[in-house]
Amino acid sequence: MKFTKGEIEGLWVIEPKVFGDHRGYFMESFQRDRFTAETGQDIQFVQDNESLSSKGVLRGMHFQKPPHAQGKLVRVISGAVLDVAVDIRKDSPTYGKHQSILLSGENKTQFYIPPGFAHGFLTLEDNTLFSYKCTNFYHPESEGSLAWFDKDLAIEWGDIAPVISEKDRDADAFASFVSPF
Ligand SMILES: Cc1cn([C@H]2C[C@H](O)[C@@H](COP(=O)(O)OP(=O)(O)O[C@H]3O[C@H](C)C(=O)[C@H](O)[C@H]3O)O2)c(=O)[nH]c1=O
Repeated sequence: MKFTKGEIEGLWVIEPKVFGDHRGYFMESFQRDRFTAETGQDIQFVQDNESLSSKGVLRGMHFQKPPHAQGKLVRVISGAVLDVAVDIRKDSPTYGKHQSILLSGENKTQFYIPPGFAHGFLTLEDNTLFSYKCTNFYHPESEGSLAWFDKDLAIEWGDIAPVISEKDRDADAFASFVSPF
């Protein structure tokens, strides 16, 4: 399991060790002691989520406000996504900046996104199974979202007309956003 610091302070990219043999493969998808030792944080995950999406679905850019903010350890079990984390910590030197990363069933790469980031992804294949661990419970009243197409965030999704939820259609513009972090 290889841990690499992300492009923005607090983000981590994790590459699990995959044991392939004539039957298929085995890997430890999460190991608390390693995660704590490598990140230097004793992070407690309390909820696992899973979503299945066809190609061209965009879910994001979402976050929960403190005290219900969530850290997320995200991965793709099958299919592929362009995963994006936006720094919305108002005192951060990288406020408004983002990291994009390809996560897929093939590369098995994982992405840890701490509280203080808006998160979203665009699916690149049909039947993309997305799975993630959260450090806090779902609290819908605390949900916030930023517009995935916001010009100030300047996320390069490619030339897309994504399938999105009503909630994401009405997301906030970054220019008028007042960060709760
Ligand atoms: C997130 C969540 C949702 N729900 C229910 C609420 C709705 O009835 C239904 C679909 O929820 P939503 O449309 O918010 O799902 P996504 O658009 O995939 O939301 C997620 O998208 C991005 C990628 C994120 O990082 C967040 O984890 C989360 O906001 O599941 C629950 O019961 N528990 C939950 O934890």
